[in-house]
Amino acid sequence: TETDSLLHLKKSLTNSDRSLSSWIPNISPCSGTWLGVVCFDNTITGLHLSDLGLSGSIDVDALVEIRSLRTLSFINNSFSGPIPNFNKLGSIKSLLLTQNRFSGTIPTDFFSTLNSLKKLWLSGNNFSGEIPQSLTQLKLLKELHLEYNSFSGQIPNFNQDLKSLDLSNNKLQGAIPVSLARFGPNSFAGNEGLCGKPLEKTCGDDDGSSLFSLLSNVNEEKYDTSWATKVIVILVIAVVAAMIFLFVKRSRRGDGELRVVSRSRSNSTEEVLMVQVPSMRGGVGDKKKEGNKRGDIVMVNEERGVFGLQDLMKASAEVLGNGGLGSMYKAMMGTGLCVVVKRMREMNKIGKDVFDAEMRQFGRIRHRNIITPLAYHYRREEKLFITEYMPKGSLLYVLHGDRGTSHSELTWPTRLNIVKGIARGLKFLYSEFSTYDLPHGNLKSSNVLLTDDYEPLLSDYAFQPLINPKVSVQALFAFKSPDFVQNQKVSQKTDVYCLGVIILEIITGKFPSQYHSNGKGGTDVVQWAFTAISEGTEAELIDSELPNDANSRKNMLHLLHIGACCAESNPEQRLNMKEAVRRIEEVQV
Ligand SMILES: Nc1ncnc2c1ncn2[C@@H]1O[C@H](COP(=O)(O)OP(=O)(O)OP(=O)(O)O)[C@@H](O)[C@H]1O
Repeated sequence: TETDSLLHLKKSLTNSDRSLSSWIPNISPCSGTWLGVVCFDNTITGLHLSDLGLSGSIDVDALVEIRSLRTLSFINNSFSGPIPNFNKLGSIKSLLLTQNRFSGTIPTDFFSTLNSLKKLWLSGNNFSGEIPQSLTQLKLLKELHLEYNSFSGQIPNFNQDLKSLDLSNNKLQGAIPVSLARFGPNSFAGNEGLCGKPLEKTCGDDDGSSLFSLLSNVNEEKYDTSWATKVIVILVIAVVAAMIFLFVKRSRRGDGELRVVSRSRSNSTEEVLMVQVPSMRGGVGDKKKEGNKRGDIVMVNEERGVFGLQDLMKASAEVLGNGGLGSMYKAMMGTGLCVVVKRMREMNKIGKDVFDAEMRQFGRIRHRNIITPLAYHYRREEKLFITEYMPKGSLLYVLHGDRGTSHSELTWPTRLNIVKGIARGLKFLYSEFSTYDLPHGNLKSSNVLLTDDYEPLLSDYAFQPLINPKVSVQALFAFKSPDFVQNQKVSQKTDVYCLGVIILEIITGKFPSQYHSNGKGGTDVVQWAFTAISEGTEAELIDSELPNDANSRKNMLHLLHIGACCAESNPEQRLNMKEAVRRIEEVQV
């Protein structure tokens, strides 16, 4: 029973006999006499065990049995050691551990099971290591308080609608993600290595925010994560020492190659790890020697100028996001050219020749609605993909972001033009990559960039053959379609489904739940459209920010119907791309 569970919990705590003397068998925990037990309708919904001098190892398994538990507070007690396995409490909404002595790193996927979490307070402990990436996946998270700990590394990109954020007084470094600049400076104060808005300190070359140091930091963490890795490093240290010797000899000969040697962050041992960052050989001066390769950068499109790896690594950079395919960095080079660098995850099975051929094909694309990459960098363990930076950002950001000027500029004619541009871009991809199952494969609003005059540019297209299949399934939006979820198949019609979702997103102004892996959060725009169409109420779906005149409304409904025909869950009943594009072109303003 729940009484037993609470008594088990009490047993696991030290000092509980004094503090929790009111917790006794034979009296119901919801009788009102049990200290700190909060009930609603005779079921336990919260445990507020603050300021009780408790310590010990919290019996989380006992708490798992209390299925209605939503709030757990152990504020201002004396708990220590690593974070208990609270991630077994899948329904918890508030987890408040402020002012204890918890310590150690929190595994990066720790929070991935806590999809209901709204409030997380870990302040005033001694947690260290990176802020767990899984926090960025919690769609309902509203309050995040991590102040007064020893969290280090970069701040991940929190895209959810956080209401309150405090990361002050940690050891965080690098550029503050643009999406968090709306929080005041107090949220970030006391982290010497942080720069960028809203702090006064701008990100420059030497403050840890160059692309070079951002990439090195990630590498350092990668090599620093597991004990097993450290053992392997120690075992190969003799070999590495020999290599370092050779390397130093070469460097002295003046070939300009540069590597970072960094110290691991483990408490006791201080192994020296080789952190491989891209070679910076081959800057501006190497043009003749390297042809268009400029060191390790291969230019595939020189329309915006030519740059080398050195120019890129010295650029001041900030993190833009961390999508399924890899991390995204904005980098401003000394020449004034601003680019986006995508550090591709898990492409390792691709040989250089195949990768090169594909990139060169991308580089030859010239279409008003397709972004053409500028360059790439290829090594077995590192692939960078470089495109021009588009200041307006993605359709996702403009539609659902800060709802500022850009959003109000999304008038009906602009939205229709965006849909038509997307359709034209797709038509082009279907001829350019006509043999591919998925000529795009990852069509969603974050992969539609907007030019200054709102012309859409498709990005992240035709990647499927380049990435390893396991990652494709997790990362490409096409694999979240009913085609794959129900029948484990994708085809050219799968891109049509993705087009349908984006049309419905543009017309309704709602964030599609389809974009979330667990379907939670956002609006199921497909189901909503089908239900409304069957009930004849589809006019109610149209974004309230769009105009109300009868003629425009008629045309909006026309487009909404096309979106629904594209989003049919059965590919047999779905439009094919040619027909979808033809019908979209017919829609009038
Ligand atoms: N060329 C660019 N110019 C400006 N902003 C960009 C550019 N490319 C991407 N972005 C911005 O960076 C954000 C993160 O991009 P990223 O591709 O990592 O996210 P994603 O689309 O969610 O992930 P993925 O494509 O890996 O599935 C995008 O939402 C977009 O706002």
